[in-house]
Amino acid sequence: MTTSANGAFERTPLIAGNWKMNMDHVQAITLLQKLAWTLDDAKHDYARVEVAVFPPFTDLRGVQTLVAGDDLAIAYGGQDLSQFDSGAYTGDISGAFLAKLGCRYVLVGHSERRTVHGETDETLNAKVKAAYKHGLVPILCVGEGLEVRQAGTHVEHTLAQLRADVEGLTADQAAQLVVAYEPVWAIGTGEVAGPGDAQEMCAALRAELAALFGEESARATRLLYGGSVKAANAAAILAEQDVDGVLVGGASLDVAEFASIVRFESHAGA
Ligand SMILES: O=C[C@H](O)COP(=O)(O)O
Repeated sequence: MTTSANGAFERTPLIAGNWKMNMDHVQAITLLQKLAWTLDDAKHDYARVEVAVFPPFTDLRGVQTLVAGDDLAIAYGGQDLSQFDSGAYTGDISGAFLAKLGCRYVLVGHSERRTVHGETDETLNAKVKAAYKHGLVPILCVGEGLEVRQAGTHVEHTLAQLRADVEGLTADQAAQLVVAYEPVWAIGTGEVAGPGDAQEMCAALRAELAALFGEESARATRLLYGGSVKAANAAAILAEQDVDGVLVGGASLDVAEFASIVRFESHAGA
């Protein structure tokens, strides 16, 4: 992530907290209120570093009410969406419903959706398109498992996921897209890819996006790293040129820890 001479970032960093299947609708309100208070106390500038949370679906109505009622600058989104608009799809959630709840973002293709729910690249491509159709910005998650990493084919593997999942997008859509590189072996394990690993993959993803959609579009696309991000390692990862933010799982449930990640500039180089 680079800054210009006036100190502004080339791309606005995004610090995203994926709560996964944690926090019921009552706990969600407490967590979000504490986060907002903590960031307010620290005089956080949301225009400089964007903050988003991804609560379970059942929490979203409460989150919407709190954000609107207290005029919070924290964005929020769903952890998944259906590739369909409406109909006989028991258990699924339409992007239209998320948009109506004020969601700005939606996660697509998190590794837990790919592995636990067997979501294929074909389905994920349809979900990415459904997100745009309903005015949501998809945060497309890509990344390799341990065996692929050990075989040394992680870059090809991850770029193949990207190509399949963004097929058919316009250059404008690709410019708005957020891609999160999440090596599966680093998720919830305490194993964190080094800043160099995150940069290697994010640079490769940006080059691939440039080849697919043109340089101008690829310069605008925000690329995140996810996998065991904590306050202690966030600043070094975020200092990398092509890393524009982080997707945080476990540490996003701890207000002090997550707020400290959001405030990464205050302890950069520490
Ligand atoms: O969506 C978040 C990622 O799965 C990372 O989770 P983690 O920070 O608990 O490793």
